[in-house]
Amino acid sequence: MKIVSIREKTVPISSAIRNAYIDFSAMTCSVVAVVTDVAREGRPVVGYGFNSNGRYAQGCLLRERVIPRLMSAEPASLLNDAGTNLDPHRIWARMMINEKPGGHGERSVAVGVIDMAVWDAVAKIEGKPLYRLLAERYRNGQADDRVFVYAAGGYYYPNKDVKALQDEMKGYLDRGYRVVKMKIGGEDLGQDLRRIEAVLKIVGSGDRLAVDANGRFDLDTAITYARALAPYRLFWYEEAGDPLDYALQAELAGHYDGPMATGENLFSMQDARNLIRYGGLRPDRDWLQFDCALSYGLVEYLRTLEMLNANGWSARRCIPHGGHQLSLNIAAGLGLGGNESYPGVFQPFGGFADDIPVEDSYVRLPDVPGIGFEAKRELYRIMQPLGES
Ligand SMILES: O=C([O-])CC(=O)C(=O)O
Ligand SMILES: [Mg+2]
Repeated sequence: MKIVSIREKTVPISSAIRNAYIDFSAMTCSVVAVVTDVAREGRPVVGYGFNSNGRYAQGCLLRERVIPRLMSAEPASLLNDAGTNLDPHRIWARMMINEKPGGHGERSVAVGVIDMAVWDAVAKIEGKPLYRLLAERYRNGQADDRVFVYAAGGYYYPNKDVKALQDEMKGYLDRGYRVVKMKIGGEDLGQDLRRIEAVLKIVGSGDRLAVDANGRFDLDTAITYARALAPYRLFWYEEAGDPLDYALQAELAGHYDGPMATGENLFSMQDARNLIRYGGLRPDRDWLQFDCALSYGLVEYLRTLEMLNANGWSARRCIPHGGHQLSLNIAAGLGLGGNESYPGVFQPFGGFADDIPVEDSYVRLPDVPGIGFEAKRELYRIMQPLGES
C-alpha cells in the first residue's frame, strides 16, 4: 500500500468577531486530503485534516516542503513493519527531515494538518473510530464513552451589546452546555466586569464561566484583572499574558488562587515543557490547552503527554483548544479532561458529529471509522471534493 497523492486547499473561516488581540476578518485554514491506494467498501481510503483557528492556512509550506518530502519518500518507509498501514511516527519524521530544532512557528501547523489526515486514514484502514484505536494502542483499550465539552464564544462583535451576549450564552445552555467561555481584555476592566456580570446572570454561578484574555495583558494588568476576577470564582482565567512569558504566568499564580488555563499558542513538546518547568502552573487546579492541530499533530501530542506524565501532571488536566474532532478523539481515547467546543463560531470546522447532542456538557462520539468527519455533513461537504477530485 502507499500514499497516492496529498492535496491541499485554503478555505476562509472569516467572521466579524474579535478577541483581545486579533479580529477574524481574514482568517483562513488549510484543508488536506491524503489519498491512499487502500480500498474500503469499494472506494479508496482518504484521510482528511485541517488546522484550527488562530493560525492561517499553510499552503506555501505544504506545497514547498511538507508534501514533496512525503511524496518523494520510498513508500514502504512510511508504513508500519508489517506494511499493512501508514505509520504516523515514520511519516512525522519524514515531514521534519532537515528541519532544525526550535522556532516552531507556522511549520508546526503545516505538519499538524497532514498528521491529522494520516491518523484519519490509519483508523479508516483499521475500520474503527480513531478514539478506539488510540485507546487500544496507548491505554489498554480503555476509552471514555463521553467527553466534557464547554462552549467557547462571547467574542467582541461590532455593535454587540450586553443583551446580545446574554442571548448567545443562553443559546449555549439551551444546546446542552453547562460551562461557557467569553473574551475579556478587548475593553476596559469596568466594561469587561459588566459583561461578566451579565453572563453570570444567565449561567448562574462563576464555576460555569471561563474568561479568556488571549495573551493581551502585561503583568500589572493581569494582576489587576486577577484581583477583580477572584471573587467570582470562575471556571478558569485563560491566557492572561503573552504565551511565551512563563515568568509572568508564574508571578500571576501568586495573585490568583483560582484555576488558570493556557497553552494554546505553544506549538511543540519543548515549549510545553518550558511552560511546565517555568510557568508556575499548579497540577491540582490549572488547565493545559495545547492544540495538536496547531502543534505538529498527535505524534507530537503523544510526546507532550509523556512529558506531562514525567512531570507529575495528569492527562486529565488537558482540555485542548480548537474545538475539533481530532482533539475530541484524543480526549476520549487517551483520557483527557475534555475539549473545547465552538457551537456558534468557526463553522463548519468547529463542532462535532451532527446528530449527537451535548448533554449536561458531555458529548459522545460517532461510531464511524476515522476521526468522524463523515458524520459532520457541512464539514465533509468541504473535504470530500478534495479527496475525490
Ligand atoms: O479567539 C481565539 O483566538 C480562540 C481562543 O483563544 C480560544 O478558543 O480559546
Ligand atoms: Mg483561548
